[in-house]
Amino acid sequence: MTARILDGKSIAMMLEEALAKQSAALEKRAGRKPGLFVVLVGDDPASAVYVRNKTRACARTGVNCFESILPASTSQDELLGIIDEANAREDVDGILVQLPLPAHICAEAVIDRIAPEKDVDGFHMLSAGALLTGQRTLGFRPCTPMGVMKLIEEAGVDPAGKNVLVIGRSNIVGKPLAIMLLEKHATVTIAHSRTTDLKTLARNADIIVAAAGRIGLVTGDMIKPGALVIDVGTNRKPDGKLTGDVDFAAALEVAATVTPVPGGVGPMTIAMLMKNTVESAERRLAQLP
Ligand SMILES: Nc1nc(=O)c2c([nH]1)NC[C@@H]1CN(c3ccc(C(=O)N[C@@H](CCC(=O)O)C(=O)O)cc3)C=[N+]21
Repeated sequence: MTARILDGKSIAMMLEEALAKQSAALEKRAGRKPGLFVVLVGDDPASAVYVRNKTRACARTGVNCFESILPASTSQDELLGIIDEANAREDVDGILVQLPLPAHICAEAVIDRIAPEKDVDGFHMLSAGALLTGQRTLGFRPCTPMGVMKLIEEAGVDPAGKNVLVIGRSNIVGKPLAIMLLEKHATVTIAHSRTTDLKTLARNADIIVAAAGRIGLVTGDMIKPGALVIDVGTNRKPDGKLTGDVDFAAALEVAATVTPVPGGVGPMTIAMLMKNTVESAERRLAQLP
């Protein structure tokens, strides 16, 4: 048996086509395009690649992209000042500060300085609280978990009553994803580095979401036959190639559906960032006097 490979790239491109129409219609009404302000501090090569991918996605969806590329020596106060300016700009609907930040900057302080109505990454405390309490009109949901939920839907799997194993407990992926799955009535287990028997938990799961950042974490013998396996891992191999947390070839033999890396969750994350940005522009336009 060989599993279906879920093509995140083409699903993301379809979403972006619809978003391009929505942002063009918005531009007609508002007299301006939706705007995304991207801040990159320092010269992490991986971050530079992601920022470039976001810039291209803005072009595809008719979103204005404003970039602020700052040296690694930028102080926290300088960065907070730049956030304040972006918060005040009428033409900026979304603000994204690329993570990780240099060690001398407190990421929480910077993220929580973003005006919650422009927090298209969904990392602000207010967005986290809105998600936890099931509030859909305040804040934004984080883009990677949104992309994972869309992939599960596209796989034709309803999470209700299913055993879902989320491996990883970050504020950006594992924790918010668990809340979204719970909202869809899944029975959710969150595994992490101190979990004692990952294999037993995994073999019991109808859906596995691997978001731990460890190459080869999910092996074929851990997968329940017929399961859906979503790979959130973005690990660099020594040869520079991107790879996930799942042994992809082995998963193809056991699972019903598997997402690839690259071409799975990554492009969906970017499409969801564009969705949040257009949504923010819609909300802000609706609130004009
Ligand atoms: N404030 C902030 N928001 C983020 O959303 C954020 C961040 N910081 N820091 C880093 C992570 C990582 N991330 C990815 C986005 C797209 C791909 C992506 O498009 N990947 C392509 C391939 C990219 C390549 O080839 O390198 C794929 O999987 O097909 C990957 C990873 C967003 N992040």
